[in-house]
Order: sequence, then structure tokens, then C-alpha cells
Amino acid sequence: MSIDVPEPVQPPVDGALRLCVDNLGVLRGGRRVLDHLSFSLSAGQALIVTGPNGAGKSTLLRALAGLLPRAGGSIALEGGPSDVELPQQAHYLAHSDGLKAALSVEENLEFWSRYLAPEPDRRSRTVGAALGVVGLSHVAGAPFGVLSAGQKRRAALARLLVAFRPLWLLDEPLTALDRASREKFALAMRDHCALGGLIVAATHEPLGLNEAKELALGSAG
Ligand SMILES: Nc1ncnc2c1ncn2[C@@H]1O[C@H](COP(=O)(O)OP(=O)(O)OP(=O)(O)O)[C@@H](O)[C@H]1O
Repeated sequence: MSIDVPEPVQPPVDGALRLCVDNLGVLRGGRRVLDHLSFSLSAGQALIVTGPNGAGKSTLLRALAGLLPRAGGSIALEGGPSDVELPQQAHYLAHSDGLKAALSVEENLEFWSRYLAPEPDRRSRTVGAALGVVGLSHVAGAPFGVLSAGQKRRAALARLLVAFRPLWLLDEPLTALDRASREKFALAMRDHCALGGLIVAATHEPLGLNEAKELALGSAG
């Protein structure tokens, strides 16, 4: 039997970080999906992005991750290293999990750990510890492709933990998660904020972050 014990939370860092979005505009298929959108988020804060299907939640996350061009306005992560672009300071968790079916869960996470965090950082967790946090230690050696839908999502969430990046951009992170896994991930999100991290999460359901700010996007497309 294995017992999953989360690592203790370390003291807050990067307290001066601030995500500033000013008058952001983004086009999809020639249509302006986001227009004059402004908000800011400080270190330790989470922002829940809500709105009906087609309102632009994923569009906002993709723009923040640098995957969509801006049609106006600005996006900046202030207070961090000036020589590191915002996308390199962010984890973007999309609808897809971003892990290889043929590699084991452990191999997938070891790859992402080496790729995203070649330099040791005390805020990154080991692969074993990250698997413990999401409750997947017992399937560490199984090919990712054979996991259940909820286990796959949990493995994708573990990717956020093996390489510390201050800004988490999460698109429907709770998809397929059972109640116990949601509670574990809520704890991991709170730990991330306690470390001085920032979270922007698009979701249709409560994330278990009582202190989070909310951004309600308007009409559906
Ligand atoms: N590649 C694309 N080309 C054209 N239009 C697109 C493209 N991707 C998204 N859109 C449109 O942009 C709008 C916003 O889509 P987006 O995926 O951001 O919405 P959402 O709020 O995340 O919706 P959901 O709750 O369904 O996930 C929609 O009207 C969608 O049809």
C-alpha cells in the first residue's frame, strides 16, 4: 500500500510579481472575441474566468500563453526576470493533456521536468512527489495511454508541479476528476498561491479557491 503525503509548503517567493492585462483585444476567425479587456492579478492570487460556451475563456488563456496574437492592448508579467518572456514563466494546461501515450507516466513527467526545469529550483517537486500529490504513485510505471480519463488529467496536473513556473494558465483543469482528486488539486493550487504563484483558470465549476477573484466574460459566440 502506498500513502500519498504532500510535501510541506515552502515560504512565499516572487512577492512582487503582477500580471497586468490592459485593453486586450483578440480576434478569432476575423471576429473580435475579446475587446478592451483589462484586469490585474498579484502574486498569490487566483482568477477564475467564467462565461458561457464561446465567450472567449480559452481564447484569453491562449493569448496569455502567447499562442494567439493580440489585436490590441498589452499583456505583461511585471516584477519577474526581465530576460524571460511571459510564456516561459507560465504553464498552460489546455483541454488536451500534453503527455505521450506510449511513455510511462513517470517517463512523461521526467521528460517535462528535464525540459522545463533544467536548473534545480527548490519550488519544483520531484516526479515522485508530484505523483504523490495527484495520487498516481501506484500507476507511475504504466503507459500514459492506458490510464483512465481522470487519471490522465491528474498526470497532466502533475506536470505543473515538476517544474516551478509562477503563472498557471488552466483550461477546465477539473475535467474528469473525481471529488477526492478535485480536493487534492485545490490543495495544490492553494500551495502554488502560497509560494507566490498566480493562477488564471477557465472553468464552469467551482475550483475550491474561496479567495479567488472572478472575471465573467460576456456573451457567447
Ligand atoms: N480557430 C478558430 N477560428 C475561428 N473561430 C474560433 C476559433 N477558435 C475559437 N473560435 C471562436 O471564438 C469564440 C471563443 O471561443 P473559446 O474557445 O475561447 O470559447 P470558450 O469561452 O472557451 O468556450 P467553452 O466554454 O465552450 O470552452 C467562439 O465563438 C469560437 O467559435
